[in-house]
Amino acid sequence: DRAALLYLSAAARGRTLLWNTTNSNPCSWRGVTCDTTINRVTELRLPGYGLSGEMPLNSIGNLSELRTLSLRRNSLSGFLPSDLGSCTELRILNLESNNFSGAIPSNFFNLNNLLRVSFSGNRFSGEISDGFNNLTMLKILYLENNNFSGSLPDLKNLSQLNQFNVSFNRLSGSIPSSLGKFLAPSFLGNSLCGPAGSLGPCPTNNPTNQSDKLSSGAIAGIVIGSVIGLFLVLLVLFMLLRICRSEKSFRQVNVSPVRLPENQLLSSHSTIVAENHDIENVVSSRKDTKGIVRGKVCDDRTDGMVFFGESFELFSLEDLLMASAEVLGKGFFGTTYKAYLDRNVEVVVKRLKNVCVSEKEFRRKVEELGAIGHGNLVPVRAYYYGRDEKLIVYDSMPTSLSAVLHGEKVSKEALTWVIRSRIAQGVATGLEYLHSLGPKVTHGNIKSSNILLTEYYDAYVSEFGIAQLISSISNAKMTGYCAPEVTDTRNVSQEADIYSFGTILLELLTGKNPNSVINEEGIDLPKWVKSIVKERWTIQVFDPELIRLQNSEEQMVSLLHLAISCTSHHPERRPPMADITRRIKEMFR
Ligand SMILES: Nc1ncnc2c1ncn2[C@@H]1O[C@H](COP(=O)(O)OP(=O)(O)OP(=O)(O)O)[C@@H](O)[C@H]1O
Repeated sequence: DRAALLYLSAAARGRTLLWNTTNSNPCSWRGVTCDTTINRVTELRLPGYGLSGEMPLNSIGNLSELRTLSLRRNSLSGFLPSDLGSCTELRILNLESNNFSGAIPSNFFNLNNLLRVSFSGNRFSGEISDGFNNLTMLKILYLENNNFSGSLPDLKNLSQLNQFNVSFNRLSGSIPSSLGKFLAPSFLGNSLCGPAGSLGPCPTNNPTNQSDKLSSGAIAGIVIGSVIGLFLVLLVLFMLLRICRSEKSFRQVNVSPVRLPENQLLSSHSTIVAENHDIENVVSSRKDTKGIVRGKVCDDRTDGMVFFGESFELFSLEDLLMASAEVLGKGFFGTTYKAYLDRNVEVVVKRLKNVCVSEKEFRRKVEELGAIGHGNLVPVRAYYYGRDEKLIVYDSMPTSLSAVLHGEKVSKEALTWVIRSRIAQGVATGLEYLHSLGPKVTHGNIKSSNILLTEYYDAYVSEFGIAQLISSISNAKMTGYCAPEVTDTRNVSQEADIYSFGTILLELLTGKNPNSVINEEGIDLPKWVKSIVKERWTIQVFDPELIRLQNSEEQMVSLLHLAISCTSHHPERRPPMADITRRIKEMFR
């Protein structure tokens, strides 16, 4: 392996020259990772290393245990060496943004362990081989911005393919049905037609009847004309978008986007960020009976980002910092941004403040959170720990319970009783799972802005476990969700979570914001509800919108009683989450 790397380094000049070749063990060279049990190189990541020249035979091809090869953003040229086909363990191959040319060698299609391939932004030419059908594990295939020509092969064996792009090549003909699930942007900049949305249908030819033939010819002309017209418009729009993005001036958001505070990070990590920002890695995940335990994907400590779960969306710390971002809000725990990355990927980045645990503890804790996966919990995608910055990256969700209940722009009409009861069930199921992981596992900050919703109102609980990383909040009692016994917000019990969950139920039932109800006399939402129920005016607690829209009083009263027992002043009287979930499910059966 050492000889192969030296050979590569001699041929492809660039920062590999910085390799300390006097050290006989290549595993310590920058960008090289080894499996020490077999003493072989398994990863080679040299992104943006200024490499140029050709990749010779007997270099990469001799690294037969290689699993990840990333040479993106260099200036490598020439043909792909044919012995790349010897790297049969390869899972991830990223040659994006180089000057490789010629056809893809036929023995490349021996690499049937490949999960992710990116050849985008090169000068590859020739037909896209149907040999790709041999790569049956492939999930991602990016071939955009090359010179591929001919028709698209039917990639019917690639059942796991979920990201695909061949835009801006010289392809023609119809899009095979196996690729019909991908949208028009994956095919733009070619002469393709077919099922991909706005590309329009392919022209048909019917030679049976002369007069028909003439009129269908005319129709075909009109269709082709319109398709070309539409295509040109889309092309111009797409190019404009690309130019805008490359100028890093994303302006699609309604509020003014701001850039993530790059300078602070770069000031303390400038060389690290510049030298190594490659993060893609192999995924390992396994299912457990109730939820999903998600493997740590990448621990690229030189870059600093640590990824979890099926994080195939590629972004590095640099991508994150360079992305345009919209401030979603500032909470006790820090500022939350939505970052707009390439390929329409959006993520939410929480920039934590007042972190009060050691680096070791922070990493241990967040890695525990990253391993948690459940259909009602927002997954942690990645994190970053730096001296000045601590970031946690989440999936971006369309909205939150707090926005739909109390937001200015939304109408509560959509929030029918059925929807509210589904939200209650979803949140309860997520929390029950969290609590089932151990008696000390808690959320710590349940409130409606941390209950996120899909466009179909499926509920996901977010930000579990973060409270334990942050200094205790002295005015915590001022949040309307906090249980009366909580004195240290870092050390919230499961019973305190249940109190906060009960307050969420009351919020769903009353439509009132627990943070606004609280007043100087300490009257909070649970106290207000209990006082009204005591006076037997129960009906008056319900959101008038609910009363107006439906007649589900019996269920509403049952849920109200459950909410009241969850918000009992005495922690020991609050039912456990498993009972709560069961009772809610019974109510709505
Ligand atoms: N993953 C996400 N997707 C979409 N919106 C989110 C996501 N995470 C948070 N938000 C929204 O961003 C806004 C700001 O969130 P943030 O967590 O900073 O504030 P908070 O929830 O009010 O306070 P805290 O810091 O105590 O959690 C909230 O409206 C929240 O609903």
